Amino acid sequence: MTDLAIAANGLRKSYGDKLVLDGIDLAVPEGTIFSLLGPNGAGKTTAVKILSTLLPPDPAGGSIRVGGHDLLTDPQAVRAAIGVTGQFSAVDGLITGEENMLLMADLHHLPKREGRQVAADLLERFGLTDAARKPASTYSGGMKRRLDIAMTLVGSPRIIFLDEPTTGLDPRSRHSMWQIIRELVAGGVTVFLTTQYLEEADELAHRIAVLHDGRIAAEGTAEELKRLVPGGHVQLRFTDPATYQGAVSAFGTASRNDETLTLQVPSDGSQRQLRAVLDRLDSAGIEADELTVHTPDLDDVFFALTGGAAAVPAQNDQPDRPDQPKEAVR
Ligand SMILES: Nc1ncnc2c1ncn2[C@@H]1O[C@H](COP(=O)(O)OP(=O)(O)OP(=O)(O)O)[C@@H](O)[C@H]1O
Repeated sequence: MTDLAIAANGLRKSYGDKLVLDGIDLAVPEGTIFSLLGPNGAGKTTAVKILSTLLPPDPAGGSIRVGGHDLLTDPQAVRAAIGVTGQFSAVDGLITGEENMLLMADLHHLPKREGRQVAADLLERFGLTDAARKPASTYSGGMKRRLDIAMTLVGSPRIIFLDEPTTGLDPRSRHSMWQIIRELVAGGVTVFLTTQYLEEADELAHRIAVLHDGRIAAEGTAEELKRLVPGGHVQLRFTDPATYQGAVSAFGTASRNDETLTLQVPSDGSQRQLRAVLDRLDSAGIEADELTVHTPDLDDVFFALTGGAAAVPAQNDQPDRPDQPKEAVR
C-alpha cells in the first residue's frame, strides 16, 4: 500500500451544539494533491485547522495521523512535517519580501548564512527577486500569495495545506499558482487543497472529496465523480439526411435534433459505452461526420451532491445556471 501522508478516521468537530464535521475519513497518499470541496461553511477550513494542529478535534473522534505522526500524541512532530498557508496570509506588509523570508528562516532556526541562501533561492524560484527589497504591502495579490507559499517552504515541509490559495487571483496569477502547486508535487510534496473553484480541483487534484452536511458526500478522481451524475452523452452529427435517418433508426432511445441532424446517445463516457456506440454504427453501416463525447463537469457533480447549493462559484461564475433535477449520490 502507498504510504499515507494524511490518514484520518472519524474526524469530528462541533462548535458548541453545531456539528461541523460528522466523523469524516480521509486518506491522502504521499506525493499527491487531495482537494476538499464544499460550499461556504461546509467545514473545509475547520478540517485544515484540525489536520494542521491549529484546532483540536472533538475528543470522541477517531485516529488522525499526519506525516506518519499521531496528531493528538505528537503534535510537535506533525508541525515539523507540515506547512500551512491559509486564507489569511502570514505575510507582514510592513517589511520587505526578503525580510519576511528571513523572519521565517529565523523561526526555523536556520543559521544566518543558510537562511539568506534559502530565502534568496525561494524568492528566485517564485519570481520575486526583483521585488525582494520592496515592502510586501506594495505586492499584487498574486505576488503576496507566492511570497506566502515561499515562506511556508522555508521549513521544507513534506505536506502543505493550501486553504483556498487562488481565491481572488486573476486568471494569470491563478495559472501561475497552479504551476507552483504542480512543481511542489513533482518534488514529492503532498498538497491538501481546499478550493471554491471546481475547475481548480479538476485541473490539479488526484483525488477530490466533496464535503456536505458534515460528511464526505462523494470521493474519487475528477473522472470518477463526473461519472456519478447523469448528463453524459455521445453526440453524433451528420450532414447527409438519409444517413441521419439511418442513425435515428439504429439508436432508438437517443434524443434527436432534426434541424442540426444530431443525435445524443446517453453514455457515461467510459470506453465500454463508447465502443458500444461505435459497434452499433458499424453494424448499421453508418459513418457519423462528427462524434464527440460529453461528460458532466464537476459543477454538475457539485450541484448534484450538495442539493443545488448555489454557494460555490465556478471559475467562470454561472449565475444563470438552470435548475436541473439531479440525484443525490450518497
Ligand atoms: N470558531 C468558531 N465558532 C463557531 N462556529 C464556527 C467557528 N469557526 C467556524 N464556525 C462555523 O463552522 C462552519 C464551518 O466553517 P468553516 O470555516 O470550516 O467552513 P468552510 O468550508 O471553510 O467555509 P468557507 O468556504 O466559507 O471558507 C461554519 O458554519 C462556521 O460558521
